[in-house]
Amino acid sequence: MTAAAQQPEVVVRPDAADLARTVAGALLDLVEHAQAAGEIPGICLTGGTIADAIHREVARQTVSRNVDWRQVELWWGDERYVPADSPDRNAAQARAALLDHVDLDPALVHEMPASDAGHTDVAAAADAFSADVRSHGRGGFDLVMLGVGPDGHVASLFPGYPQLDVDAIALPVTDSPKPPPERITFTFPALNRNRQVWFVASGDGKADAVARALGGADPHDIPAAGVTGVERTVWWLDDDSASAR
Ligand SMILES: O=C1O[C@H](COP(=O)(O)O)[C@@H](O)[C@H](O)[C@H]1O
Repeated sequence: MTAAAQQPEVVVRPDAADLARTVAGALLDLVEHAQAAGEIPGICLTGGTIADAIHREVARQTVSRNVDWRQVELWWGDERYVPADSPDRNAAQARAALLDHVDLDPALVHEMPASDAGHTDVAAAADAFSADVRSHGRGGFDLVMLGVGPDGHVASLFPGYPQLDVDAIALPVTDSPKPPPERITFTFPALNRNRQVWFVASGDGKADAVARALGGADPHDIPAAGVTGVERTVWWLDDDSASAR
C-alpha cells in the first residue's frame, strides 16, 4: 500500500439527500469508466439507511447514464442470516431500491447465503460463501462500500468481537449486538485488498465513530478504522456525520 492510499479523502455534503445524490453519481462514474475500459466492475454493496438512499439515487440517475448493468458484478460486505424473503436482508433492501430497477445478469449477483438456503448453520453458510469468492478468482473488488454504525462497526465487524482478528474471507457472527444476531461478514483481510473503499455515513449519530475512525482509533474499538482501499479511500459524509471531526 502506498502512503497516498493511506491518506483518506473526505467529502462532506450538506445533508443526507445531497450525500446520496453525490455518491450515486460517483458510483455511476466509476462503472462508466470501468466499462469504457472493457472491464466488468466488481462492486461490493453495503446495507443501512444511507446505503438505501444511495441505491435509490443510483436507480434514478442511471436512466441518463451510459451504464450496462448486465456487465456489473455485485457482492455484499455483510448479510443478515435470515430467510431469503426477509426485508432485514441487505440484499433485499438493495433489490427493492436498485436491483429490481435495472437489467442485471443474475449470474453476476453474488448474495451471501440466506438462512433457508440449505446450509447446516451460519458457519457452513459463511464457508460456502468464502468458496464462492475464491472460485470467482477476483484479486479484489473495484469498489467496496461500507456503512458505519454508531459504534464504529463496518460490515458485521463489531467492536471487540473475535472476527476482527481472524484471517479468512468471510466469517459467521452468532451474537451480533445489533439485531438480527446471526450474520455473515467479510473480514479485515478481505475488505483490505480492494481498489477503492468508500465509507458512507449520515446523521449526527455517526459523528463520534467517524471522528474516531478518521483520528486513527484502534480497529478493535472502531472497526471502521481498520479498512482502507489499495488505491483510494473516501469518506462520504454529511454535515452532521462530519460534525465531530
Ligand atoms: O447492520 C448493519 O449496519 C450498518 C450501518 O447501518 P445504518 O442503518 O446505521 O446506516 C450497515 O452498513 C451494515 O451493512 C449492516 O449490516
